[in-house]
Amino acid sequence: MFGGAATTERSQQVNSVADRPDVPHLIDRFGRVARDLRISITEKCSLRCTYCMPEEGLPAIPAANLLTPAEIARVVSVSVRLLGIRDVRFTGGEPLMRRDLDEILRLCSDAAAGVPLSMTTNAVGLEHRAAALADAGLTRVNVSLDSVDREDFARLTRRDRLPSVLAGIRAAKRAGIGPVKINAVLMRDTLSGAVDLLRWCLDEGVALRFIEQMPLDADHEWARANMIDAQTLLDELSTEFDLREVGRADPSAPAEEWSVDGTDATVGIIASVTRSFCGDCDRTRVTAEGTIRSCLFSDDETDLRAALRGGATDDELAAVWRGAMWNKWAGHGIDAEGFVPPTRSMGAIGG
Ligand SMILES: Nc1nc2c(ncn2[C@@H]2O[C@H](COP(=O)(O)OP(=O)(O)OP(=O)(O)O)[C@@H](O)[C@H]2O)c(=O)[nH]1
Ligand SMILES: C[S@@+](CC[C@H](N)C(=O)[O-])C[C@H]1O[C@@H](n2cnc3c(N)ncnc32)[C@H](O)[C@@H]1O
Ligand code: SF4
Ligand code: SF4
Repeated sequence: MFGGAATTERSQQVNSVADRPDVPHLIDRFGRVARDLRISITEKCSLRCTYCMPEEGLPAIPAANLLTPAEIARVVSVSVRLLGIRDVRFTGGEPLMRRDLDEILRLCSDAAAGVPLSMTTNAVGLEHRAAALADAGLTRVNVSLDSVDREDFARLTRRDRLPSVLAGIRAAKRAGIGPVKINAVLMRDTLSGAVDLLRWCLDEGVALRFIEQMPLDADHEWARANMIDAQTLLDELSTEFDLREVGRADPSAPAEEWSVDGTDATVGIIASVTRSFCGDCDRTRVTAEGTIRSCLFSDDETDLRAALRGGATDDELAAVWRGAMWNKWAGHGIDAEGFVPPTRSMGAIGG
């Protein structure tokens, strides 16, 4: 649903800002403050990961409905100057599918000087663009890499692009857009590759985080019984590595870290399902079409693009955003009886 009053099963509350304290930042009813902005810039992707996209890809968003580079920069500017956002991350779909990514970065760097601009990417083709993106203002990348076995990679992503991804990761390191973090979602049939993946990351000097699969796949095939949970993964890695729990970098960081073989190297686990971090969530999202989405799992979106294109002032945009975040849900509710996944899949929301 876009904008308007709504009652959600998860929050059991009617959207209203009547009881919101008059403070500038993005607070919600549960005392959380959003400091981390994630902006999706496209629904297009060069891969088709089975836990995310349908084989045919997502329905195309008409070009006129996508935020332009100037609109994205304005959104970033408002979020940083008026709402207290401290980190901006571009995601999608695959951000590299936007030919104007350099321009987006350049305009956002100007609009929010000093704020880190990062990107979550599959790194396909990044080898050819890393230097230019660094020059345009990209500070850091997180790369999705689920397996270093070429066959497993091709089956999982439905594309034989492992060499390009590995080249992209190395190019990002060379270009200084780091530290590079690797995100891996494991499935039952790729669990046995977890040790090789960690070894590869240790050899390359990149930080690996494993992610529990969430019910956000477009094909709606997620089943809790099939999910590789944090404990199963730890058991698998412990057959080869000595792991010691170190904890989280900060309370709102999604990854819990373990040191590997007594060294400074770590491996992280983002246990979104079995050890949810919703209570410390500091995220706010804007979709590629310019709607504010307070939570990954909430279909209750607020149309910022209409306000942007309708001549709203910066203060008015900020007020719309504050209202949307005040009504943020307590959490994903995956464990709640009668849980229903959101309408949009991960690639359509912006993961
Ligand atoms: N539950 C939940 N999981 C999320 C959310 N955002 C991202 N994730 C998961 O966390 C994984 C890693 O996200 P990234 O895009 O790398 O961002 P990050 O981990 O916050 O980034 P860093 O600042 O580098 O630690 C994603 O692949 C998602 O599976 C969120 O808002 N809620
Ligand atoms: C949707 S992708 C968008 C950015 C880019 N295409 C990429 O893959 O990094 C962002 C992140 O979401 C993760 N993701 C996608 N579907 C997921 C799911 N069902 N559960 C958990 N994480 C998921 C991916 O592994 C990736 O790290
Ligand atoms: S996880 Fe990223 S790379 Fe994989 S299909 Fe989704 S958007 Fe594309
Ligand atoms: S599921 Fe929603 S509340 Fe939980 S961490 Fe993600 S965005 Fe935040």
